[in-house]
Amino acid sequence: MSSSEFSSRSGSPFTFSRTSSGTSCRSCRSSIDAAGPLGNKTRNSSCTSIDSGYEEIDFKTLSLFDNEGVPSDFTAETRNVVFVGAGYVGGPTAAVIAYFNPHITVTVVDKSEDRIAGWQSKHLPIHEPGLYDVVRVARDGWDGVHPWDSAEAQLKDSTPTRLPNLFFSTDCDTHIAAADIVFLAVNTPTKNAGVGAGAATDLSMFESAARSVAMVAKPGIIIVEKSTVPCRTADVIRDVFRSYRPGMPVEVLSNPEFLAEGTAIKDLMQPSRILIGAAQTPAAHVASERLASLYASWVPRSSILTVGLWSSELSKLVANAMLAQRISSMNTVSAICEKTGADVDDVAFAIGQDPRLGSRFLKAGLGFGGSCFKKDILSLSYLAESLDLPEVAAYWRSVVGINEWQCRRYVKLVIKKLNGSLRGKKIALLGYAFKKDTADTRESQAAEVVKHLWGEEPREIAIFDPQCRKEDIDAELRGFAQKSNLSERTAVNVYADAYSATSDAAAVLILTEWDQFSYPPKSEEAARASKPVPDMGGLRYEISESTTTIPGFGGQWGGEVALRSEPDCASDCNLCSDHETTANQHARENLDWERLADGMREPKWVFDSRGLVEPLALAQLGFRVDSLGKASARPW
Ligand SMILES: NC(=O)c1ccc[n+]([C@@H]2O[C@H](COP(=O)([O-])OP(=O)(O)OC[C@H]3O[C@@H](n4cnc5c(N)ncnc54)[C@H](O)[C@@H]3O)[C@@H](O)[C@H]2O)c1
Ligand SMILES: O=c1ccn([C@@H]2O[C@H](COP(=O)(O)OP(=O)(O)O[C@H]3O[C@H](CO)[C@@H](O)[C@H](O)[C@H]3O)[C@@H](O)[C@H]2O)c(=O)[nH]1
Repeated sequence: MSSSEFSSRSGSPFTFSRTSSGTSCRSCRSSIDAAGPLGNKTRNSSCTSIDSGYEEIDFKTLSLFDNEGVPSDFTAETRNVVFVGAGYVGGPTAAVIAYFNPHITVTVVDKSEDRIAGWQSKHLPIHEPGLYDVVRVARDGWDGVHPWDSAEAQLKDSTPTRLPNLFFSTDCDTHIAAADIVFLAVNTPTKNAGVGAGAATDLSMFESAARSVAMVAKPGIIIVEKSTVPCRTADVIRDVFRSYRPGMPVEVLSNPEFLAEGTAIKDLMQPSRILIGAAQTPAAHVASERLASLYASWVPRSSILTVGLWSSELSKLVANAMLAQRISSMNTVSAICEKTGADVDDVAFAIGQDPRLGSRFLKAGLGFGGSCFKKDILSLSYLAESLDLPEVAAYWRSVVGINEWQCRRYVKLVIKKLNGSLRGKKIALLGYAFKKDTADTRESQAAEVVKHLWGEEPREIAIFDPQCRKEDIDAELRGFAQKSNLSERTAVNVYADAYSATSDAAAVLILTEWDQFSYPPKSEEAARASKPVPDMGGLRYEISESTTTIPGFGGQWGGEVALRSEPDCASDCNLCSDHETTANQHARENLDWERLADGMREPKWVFDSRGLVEPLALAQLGFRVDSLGKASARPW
């Protein structure tokens, strides 16, 4: 008899055991087909459908196996884990899994040579607080210097060493062929052509990655959907395997990622939950447990939740849609506030005290940007449409509609206050990233603002962002200038500091919620509190330092260690030059609003779209201030 344990979504462990008469759940004594890991839902043992939201799904078609046995391939030990896609999700998630599972080899493969070269270097392609610390340990390894528990180490008479277990490569096939578990973490953007263009998810990269895996994977491979995908995408993977490797044992799990950019390491180290979606078969349960045990190295078992495959896929879309819906709701309230004299931050504070509502994701402003919210809501809405649920589709679409409306409303306010015309005027934008603490410009609301402003042909649009790379902003703006045939009469420039960007400007538009733009300035303490430092179990060190203290975790050795050397850069590496240092400095410095006022043109307009400045306080410095959701303020 073999058995395996799961945490259900209700938190209670389910133990399934195989007997000669079949498989049963010890908790409810019903057939495993009937119970599955679906919490405390009881099912009739003759039931063959699951809570998919689709009618008449034959339960037994949900796995490539019959329900009688678990192929021995699935009970193997996990030694090699591969992530396909070295992006914002694949890179950090792989690094944290490797960090906490030193006995497992974790390899991240990507077809982009630049991305992989970045991960193999000192200059990671992604900026996330704490990420380099984790990568240094897992990718480079360390040698023990001073044992944490000297008695134990002396007894063993050994100097512990941590060998590198995190690797990056463009040689996808070789690594996938050796993998026990493959995470698919490739991009799943919105389709931009054909059926469903502008709403449906473009699964072409996902499908192509699944095909590459199917071509070389070994029997018993566990495929994990890490990318955000529409409900029932696991069937796409199964079909690919059926076509390319008919009969080969494979199991597909859903394991959506909930990290947010800027707090990725904190979110990965202390996740609110790990969600695993699995089919209701013994093989899927074993695969699910193998995946859960990777996370169990640092995540409490009670936070590892198992639900049905389709529920898991759908939950990710719904989580993002609900978060975005809160933002859109508050943005509609901001418009009411402007007309009534109420203050949207006060309203958010007041309602957020109700534990049923909670205080997070109630910040009104320019609206949500980023590569996820819009595409995932559109995907959910498209799913509803394709299920012949037009009212549901329209409901979720309206969340995106309000987001776009808020952005247009903001730009209209700017134009109106500047006497209906921007011609001959310089407009300065503070912030371009889609949110603070990231250099990511994808789907930034700032880009939308630039597009609207450009149509008004101002003399110059001047941009300053403390972390976004000038090249990224330039490339993005060039792209849409060409597409939309925008006027060449407007110069669009990216500046390295806020004072040059705002010099001689008629108006300053605050577009990203960078702490350093606040007025009155945030105290260091408040700024620190708003930038959650990942709790890395005591592992904190400056990148320049080569020794650090490693906590013991999972019963392993902890103590003072010498990190092995970083990869060298070429002598002419431009990332080693001043650029990064300067950018980091800007990111830390509070803006000197008095200095900024000196350089601006009268009447010194400030349009705050992120609720960063106190209008009355800034007006005392001589600015005219208009903020979304707040009363305007003018100099005395
Ligand atoms: N960015 C986030 O904060 C976030 C958070 C949660 C979930 N997600 C989801 O995770 C997925 C990945 O998002 P991301 O932001 O990491 O994307 P990304 O664009 O940063 O990275 C995706 C990577 O996949 C690589 N890739 C694409 N096809 C490939 C193939 N066939 N073989 C090898 N490499 C391939 C690309 O070169 C790219 O480097 C998306 O579905 C997204 O919705 C993103
Ligand atoms: O109260 C708020 C909170 C956020 N935002 C804006 O919303 C956008 C998204 O912010 P955030 O959710 O913090 O960042 P993302 O990295 O996009 O993370 C979201 O999208 C990821 C990708 O799916 C999910 O994994 C995360 O859980 C989800 O928070 C940004 O433009 C923010 O400025 C607001 O306007 N008001």
